[in-house]
Amino acid sequence: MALDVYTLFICELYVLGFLSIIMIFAWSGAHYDRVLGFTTIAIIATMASVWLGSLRSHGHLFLPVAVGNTLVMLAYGMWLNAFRVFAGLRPGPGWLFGALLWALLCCFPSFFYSMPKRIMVSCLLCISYTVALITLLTRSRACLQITFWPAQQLLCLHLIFHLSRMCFDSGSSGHGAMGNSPFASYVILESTLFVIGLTFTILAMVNERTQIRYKQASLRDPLTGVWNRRGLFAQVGMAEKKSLQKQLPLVALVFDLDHFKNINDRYGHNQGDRVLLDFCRVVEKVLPAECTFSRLGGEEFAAFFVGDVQKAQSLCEDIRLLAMISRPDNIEYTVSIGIAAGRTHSFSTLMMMADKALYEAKADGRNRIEMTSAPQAATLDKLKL
Ligand SMILES: Nc1nc2c(ncn2[C@@H]2O[C@H](COP(=O)(O)OP(=O)(O)OP(=O)(O)O)[C@@H](O)[C@H]2O)c(=O)[nH]1
Repeated sequence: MALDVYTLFICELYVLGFLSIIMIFAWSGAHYDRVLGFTTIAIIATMASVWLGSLRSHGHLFLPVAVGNTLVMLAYGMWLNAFRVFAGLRPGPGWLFGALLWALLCCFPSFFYSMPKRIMVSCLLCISYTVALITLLTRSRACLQITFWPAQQLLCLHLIFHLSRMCFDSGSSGHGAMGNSPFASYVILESTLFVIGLTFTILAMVNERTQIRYKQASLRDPLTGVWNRRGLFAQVGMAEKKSLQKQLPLVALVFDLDHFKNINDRYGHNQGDRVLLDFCRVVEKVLPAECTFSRLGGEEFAAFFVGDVQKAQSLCEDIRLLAMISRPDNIEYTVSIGIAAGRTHSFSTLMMMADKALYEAKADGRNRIEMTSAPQAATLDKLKL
């Protein structure tokens, strides 16, 4: 298949111009997200380098070879920054390395006039940047469930292309587009496809990360940062399964701060919030990591774990005592706790049982722990059915 290099140049310029416009809108629409900002600069730099590259047909050498390729390396540097920021890192000095090295090497005539040397260095730099992008992508894998594989494959294909170019493109020097290199049309075609692929991959990565952030936020309580009711119920399925498999009881705990209205009335709403935060800190200090703890609403909290009832009682006693002595900003507060456990009961049933126990703790004077007994639990299950 014969591909006309100049037609490809025009196509690439058109595609890059179009992508630049899309990216400027996407960047401003995403509240000037830095990942999209760096990607936009990378595309504009690539577009400028393609335009300069096309000047070779008019006999220019300095602008396409020295400036054009320096811009290509700057574009790689911008993609590196985009991937670094996406991975939660600051943009490092690596983004300038390729551009500076290329500019420096162009000062030496033995390099500037040697096409094979230029191809070798350019391929090595492209490979190094691509390897760095793959490494950074792997670092971000936790927040990329869908886009990770396509992004990785795109970068690997780019890597393979430059490895093969390094092996097979001898770089016969001459005039005309890209020095009449036999690889010229493939280089332009691959770079066009790569830039399109990478741009849409980065847009998809940013979109996926935003969706995950929104999903996470919808499962968290905004004041305390612990799970909310939805977050609690979203995770209970696994615990129910584990309880059945290991034949261990599923334990539900319900906490309610005592006379919390009085605290608000006496110290103000802000100090009330301070107490809620303090209670979460106390609970998170005591409960083991396998325990899921959430704020149901107001001053009511719940937790569950798979384990034995004695352990639950001792943990709740620790929480009750620690809350009593915690005194954030000198405000005393206490907590009443209801516990329910069962191997065959659903979590919703256990929550009803724990709520009943909590009601008893409140009725018996507060600052207490109560458990619902097994016969009542069985009755509750029947009632629910
Ligand atoms: N500071 C603060 N107060 C809240 C928040 N959500 C609910 N509340 C208050 O929590 C109080 C709950 O009061 P009640 O339901 O009467 O319970 P209580 O005063 O703790 O009484 P008992 O539960 O019977 O011990 C109300 O005054 C609510 O306004 C919140 O996010 N921050």
